[in-house]
Amino acid sequence: MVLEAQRQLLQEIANGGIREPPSQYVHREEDRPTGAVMAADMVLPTVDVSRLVGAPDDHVDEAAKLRSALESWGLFVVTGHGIPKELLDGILGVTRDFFYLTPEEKLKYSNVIDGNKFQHEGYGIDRVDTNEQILDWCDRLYLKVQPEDERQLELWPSHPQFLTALLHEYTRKCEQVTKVVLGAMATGLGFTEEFFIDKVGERVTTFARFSYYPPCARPDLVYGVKPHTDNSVLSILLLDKDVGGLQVLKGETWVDVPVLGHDLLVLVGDVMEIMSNAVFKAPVHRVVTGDKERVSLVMFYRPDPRKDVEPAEELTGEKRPLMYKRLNARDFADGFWDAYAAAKRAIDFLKLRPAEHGAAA
Ligand SMILES: O=C(O)CCC(=O)C(=O)O
Ligand SMILES: [Fe+2]
Repeated sequence: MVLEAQRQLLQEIANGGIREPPSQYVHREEDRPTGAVMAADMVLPTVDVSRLVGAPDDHVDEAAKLRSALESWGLFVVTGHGIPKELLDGILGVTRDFFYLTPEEKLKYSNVIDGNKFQHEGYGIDRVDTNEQILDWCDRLYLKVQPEDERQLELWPSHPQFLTALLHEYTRKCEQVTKVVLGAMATGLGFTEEFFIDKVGERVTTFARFSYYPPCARPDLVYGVKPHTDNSVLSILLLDKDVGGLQVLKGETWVDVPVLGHDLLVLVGDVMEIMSNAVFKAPVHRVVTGDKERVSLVMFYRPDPRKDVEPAEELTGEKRPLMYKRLNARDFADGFWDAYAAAKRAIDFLKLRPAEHGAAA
């Protein structure tokens, strides 16, 4: 059985033009998105992917930049990715168009089966485990895009007309970017390009998350997405071209990610944090709302579920003790959602830090 709140579509609530968010969306005072936020226009690191596939000197140079970006921020803005603007505009356009459909039309792809069973894939809201859970100000469509033979195509919307074709194309382009980035993450650490690619395995799973954040009259009370790290090796984000809202935690300060036009954003996810034995740390990030609607599309790149997630031996030693325990990739991905619903970090929730390093990691 799902809880009543699981079937609640935010867009329907928000379309009514309510002034005060319902209590289920309102965070406790100490958890609200208040406090200083720094503008990041000048500071976010940038990596030019075209240089990573260019001349060897350029690769070495850019891979060093990438390493330093990931060590300090756990993320970077991606330029030179070669994905046509038309594809990027097109896919954000169909994202918006999908959420503009009637509820009846969207519910053909519902993530609640027969009105009572939750599945991750499909249209709706994130999993609701308790009546006390504070809900995010966001509806989403979540689809497995890779491996291609595991797509549940009955959940891929037939309207807007080009959504399926664009998603297919975008998936392939993102995979290329991911491989180049994973390769450079390895070479930047002195390994061969295949180092991380081999560890994630052959049948990597990629999920696409299309998010729609309705306008909110009280952005001081709610989150579009509450603070979290990602259930991924890497995530590739395509952000709304006009409306910001994503913020990342740098040290103690929340930093606004500016609108990025046709650039993408790569984030380190929990799985890479574990595999790299915390050389690369997954950045905590969140989405705040505002008076304008916002859309985004995130691709979450996950390991082959048959693989184990564990720190690379080569990154473990006297200077860098083992930071995390090993866990099967499927168990990690499943456990992640239990943690997510409880607003906890998966690494802590799943008790993956050996006791003696708990404080240091
Ligand atoms: O919408 C965004 O900017 C980011 C959303 C996000 O962090 C997520 O879906 O994991
Ligand atoms: Fe995220």
